[in-house]
Amino acid sequence: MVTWSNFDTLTSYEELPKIERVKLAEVMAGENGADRVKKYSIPMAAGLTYNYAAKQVDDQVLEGLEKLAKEAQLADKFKALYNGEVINTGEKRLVLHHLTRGQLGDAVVADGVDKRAFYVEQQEKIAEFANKVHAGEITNAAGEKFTTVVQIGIGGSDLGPRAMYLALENWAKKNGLFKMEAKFISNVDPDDAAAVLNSIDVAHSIFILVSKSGTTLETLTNESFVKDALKNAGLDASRHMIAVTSETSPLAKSEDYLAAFFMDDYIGGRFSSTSSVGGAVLSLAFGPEVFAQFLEGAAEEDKLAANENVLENPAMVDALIGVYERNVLGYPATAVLPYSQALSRFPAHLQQADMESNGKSVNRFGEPVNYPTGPVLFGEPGTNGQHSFYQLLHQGTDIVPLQFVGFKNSQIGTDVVIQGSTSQQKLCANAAAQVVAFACGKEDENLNKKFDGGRPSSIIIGETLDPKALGALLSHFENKIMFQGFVWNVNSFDQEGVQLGKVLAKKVLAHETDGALKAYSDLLNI
Ligand SMILES: O=P(O)(O)OC[C@H]1O[C@H](O)[C@H](O)[C@@H](O)[C@@H]1O
Repeated sequence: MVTWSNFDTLTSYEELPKIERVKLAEVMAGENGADRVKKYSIPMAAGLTYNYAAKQVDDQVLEGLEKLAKEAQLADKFKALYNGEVINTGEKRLVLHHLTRGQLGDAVVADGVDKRAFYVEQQEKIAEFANKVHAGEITNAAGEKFTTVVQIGIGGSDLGPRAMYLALENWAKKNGLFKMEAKFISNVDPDDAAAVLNSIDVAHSIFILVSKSGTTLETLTNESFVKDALKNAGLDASRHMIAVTSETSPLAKSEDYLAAFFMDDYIGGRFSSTSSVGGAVLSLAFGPEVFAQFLEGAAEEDKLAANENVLENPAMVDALIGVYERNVLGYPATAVLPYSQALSRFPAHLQQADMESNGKSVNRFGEPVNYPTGPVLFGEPGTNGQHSFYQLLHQGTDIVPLQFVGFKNSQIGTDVVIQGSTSQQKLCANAAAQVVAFACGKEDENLNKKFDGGRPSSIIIGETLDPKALGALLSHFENKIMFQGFVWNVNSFDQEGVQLGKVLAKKVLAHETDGALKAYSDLLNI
């Protein structure tokens, strides 16, 4: 049995601030720094490595964090989660996204259904459908092949799948596995749908309507937008649209779609990339085998997250260090900095995954908590970010812990040697340089040119960003978020904070406003 207690009631939490703080600039200097780089490293799945040498930890801090992990029962709570306990207390739901990619524990039967079997069945149905589309067995009314797939969805029904698609697009092209171009419509801004529709040949496009609830205003609006465009082009919308939704949603029974694939309420939108939500678009774009490899990478990483030996569990160590930074060192934010252009939307996906999960002020029982929870998360790929916001990261008044990601090889492989190095080497050189620059800093008599250092970072390093590595990377961050939620004793799996704005927007549209809401409505000419 696990016990859910507030973080500040734990003895191990009380003890943490008493541990001497690690002076990063000192410990990372010279050969000691080199030793740390070797020592503070944990193997991940798919050839990835999590290195936390440049974090403000030493063996003493780690020991304190290990105690915290044990006292907060992180491994047992994960076990309870994957064995089907009602972990999402706010919505009284199980949390089963791990089951979309593997079975870590017991069979989970809910609503009379074996859930692993259900997810596998959906994946198989998608694979069959995608193969038929690729083979020209499912075509448009004129019997011509579909060449483009457009996903219509928002939040979790957009960010993860879009980030994953972009992450693998060039890899798939390079490896002869690119089947269909994918586009995404998410925003209710009419310019989003209009611009995407203007950029494609609708007659040869298949649209995936993705909404777990089947009630999201933006998505339903964009569905009508697209249906209108299909109609105007003289096409039968039902031959161009498929749906991904939950079986209980209003969309599930509709005749308007060529096919429908399902997820369920036990998979949060932001954790749905490995369900049919990501499965449909990724299988159509790259083929079902690529999607299966992506799932395999995530499943392997999930196994590592289930390891009870804290220091061998990369997601748990990452989570614990994040808690130490937030609650002991007092850092308010964290930045995700992938040195990989393919991961351009990965930080945006993690923004939702992390901030919607752990941006909470009440615990899992709805009582206020007295300690900071989830940090603000942002990020951009390097080296672009270096020429943008790194100034604040290096010399600003706040310390922002950083999460670098880098790969030894590029995806496409085309490169050029300029001044004795390839572009890929320049990219990686910058990643290494930044970790050390942030940690060690630089003395200068001119304070404007002085770098204090002491700015912590970790780095995940891989060979090449391929489907397995991507799955492992995704799982790592999902599990990190989950463990942090466990420590903070919040429910990471609901998102009540998004509701109020929706309710007020409805009032504005119904002209039921007064006061400030009316004034702003008038300003915006609604
Ligand atoms: O998939 P849907 O039900 O359309 O939901 C789409 C998104 O909208 C909601 O407002 C939530 O904030 C997100 O967690 C969710 O992913």
